[in-house]
Amino acid sequence: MGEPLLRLQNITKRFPGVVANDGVSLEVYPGEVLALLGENGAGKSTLISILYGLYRPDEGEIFMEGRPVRITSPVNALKLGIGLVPQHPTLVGRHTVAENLALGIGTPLLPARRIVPLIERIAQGYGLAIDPQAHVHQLSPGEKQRVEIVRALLRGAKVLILDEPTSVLTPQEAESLFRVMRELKAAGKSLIFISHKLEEVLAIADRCTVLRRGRVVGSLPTPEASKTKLAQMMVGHSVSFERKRANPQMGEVLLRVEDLRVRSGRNLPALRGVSFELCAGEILGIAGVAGNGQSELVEVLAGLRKMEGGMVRLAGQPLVANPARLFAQGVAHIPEDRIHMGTVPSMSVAENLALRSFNRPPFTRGLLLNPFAFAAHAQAKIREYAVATPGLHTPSRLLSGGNIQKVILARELSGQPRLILAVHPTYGLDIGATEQVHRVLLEKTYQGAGVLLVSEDLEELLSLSDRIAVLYQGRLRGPYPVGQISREQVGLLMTGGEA
Ligand SMILES: Nc1ncnc2c1ncn2[C@@H]1O[C@H](COP(=O)(O)OP(=O)(O)OP(=O)(O)O)[C@@H](O)[C@H]1O
Repeated sequence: MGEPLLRLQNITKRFPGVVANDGVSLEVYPGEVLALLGENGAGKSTLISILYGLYRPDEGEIFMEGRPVRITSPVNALKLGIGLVPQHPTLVGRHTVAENLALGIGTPLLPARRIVPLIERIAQGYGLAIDPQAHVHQLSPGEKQRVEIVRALLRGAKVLILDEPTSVLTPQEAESLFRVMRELKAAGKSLIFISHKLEEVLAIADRCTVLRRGRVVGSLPTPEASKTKLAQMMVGHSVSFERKRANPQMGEVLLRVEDLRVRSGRNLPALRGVSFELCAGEILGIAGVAGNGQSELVEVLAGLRKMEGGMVRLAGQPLVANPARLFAQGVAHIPEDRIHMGTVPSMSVAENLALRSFNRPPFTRGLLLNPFAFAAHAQAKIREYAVATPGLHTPSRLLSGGNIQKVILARELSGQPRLILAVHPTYGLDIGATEQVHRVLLEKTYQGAGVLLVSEDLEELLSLSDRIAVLYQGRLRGPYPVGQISREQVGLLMTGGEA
C-alpha cells in the first residue's frame, strides 16, 4: 500500500481519572476509507480532537506523509492537510454558501464571487451537488454537510475526518454521501469515518480499526469483517441483530392527538393539523428529517410548548401543559438536546441522576438532602446502565456524549412511566448501549407503557416500532403498520415524495 498519508504512533491522552487514548497507533493510506469504531467513551472523539488540533497528546507522535508534525490548532491541522467534517455544521445561516466558504480561507477578504468558480470546480469534480448562491438556512442537513466537505477540500485537505456523517441523513442522502466518498477515494484522499452503524461501515470502509477503553483492540480489512465480528471486538461479547419487536400487547388508547396545530419558536407553522392515536403497549415511530415538526410535537406532549389549536388527550383527559405535573402523571421525556435540556452540565452524575425526584424521599430526610441516598441511587443506575464515568461526583459535562445520554435514560426510565417520549434515544450510542436502551423501551411496553419514538435512524424505527408515521413540513403521513411499508418508502415520504 506504500507510505501512509497519516500515521499515529503511541498516542496517549489522559484526563483526570481516565486515559482517553492509551498508546494508540494507526495509519491511513492514500485512497483509503478507515472506519474508526468503538463504544461510547472508547476515545474516538478525543483522537479526532488531537488530529484536528483541539487537544495536544500527552505522549506519542503524528506523521504526515512520513514527516513528524505537531498539530497545534484547527488552522494548523488544515495547513497540514487534515480537514474535519463536523457532526453539527458550523456554518452561518444567514450567509450564502459562497460567503461562508470565503470566510477564514486564509485570505479573509477574498470576495465571495471570486470563490464561486473554485466551489463549482470542486463540487463538480467530486459529484457534490451544492448551489454556491443558496442561503445556508435554506439547506437540508445533507446539503450543509456537502458544504462542509467542500470547505475542507477548498482548504487543501488530504485527510478528511467524517464524524458520524450519516446520523442526520435520509437513506437517499446517505447513499449520495457514499458516492462522494468513493470519488474522494478515487482521487487519492484518505477518509477517516466514524459511525456506530455497522451496515454502513461494511458498505464503505476499506479497513476498520476498533478502539476499546482508549486502546486499539484490532484493525482488519473490511472483507474480513462482519457485523458480528466488529460488535464482538467493540464490546467484548456477542450482540444479536434480530428484529426486536415480538408480540406487542396493545391496550386502550393512551394518547389521542386531534388536528394539532403548533407554531415554532420563530412563529412559523410547525404542525399543520396532526392527528394520531397511540395505544398503551405500543411503539409508534415518527420518522422525518430534523426540522419538520418533530421537536414541536414532542415539546407539546412534554408540556413545554403551547398548542395553537386542536386537542391532545392523555388517558382520556385533556393534557395539562406543565412538565412537572406531566412527569408526575407518568410522562417520561428523553429530549433531543440532551446536553442542555437533559442534564445540568455542571452538576455531578449523581445529582443529574436524581434531578426529577431530589425533593422527595429517599433523597430528602426531613428538610435536608440525604447524600447517602444520592450515592446509593447513582451507584445502582451507573451499574445498571453501564455509565462510563470516573466517579459519582464527576460533573456530567466531562462525560462522553453517549454516557450523558445513558444518565438521562437511567433517570427518565426509572419508575413506571406510562408514556415515553423518546427523541433519538440512541443517537450517538454504541451498539451495546443501543441494545440496552431498546431492551428497556421494549420492557416498558410489556409493562403497559406507550412509546412515541422519534428517530432519524430508520433501522431503529423499523426494528422497534409497531407502526410508523412520517412528518414532513408539519403534516403527518400514516401511521402505517411496520410490515406494510419499506425502508425506501419511508425515505421517500421523508423528503416529500409519494410512497
Ligand atoms: N475534556 C475531558 N475531560 C475529562 N474527561 C474527558 C474529556 N473528554 C473526554 N473525556 C473522557 O475520555 C473518555 C473518552 O471519551 P471520548 O469522548 O473520546 O469517547 P468517544 O469514543 O468519542 O465516545 P462517544 O461515542 O460517546 O462520543 C471518556 O471516558 C470521557 O469521559
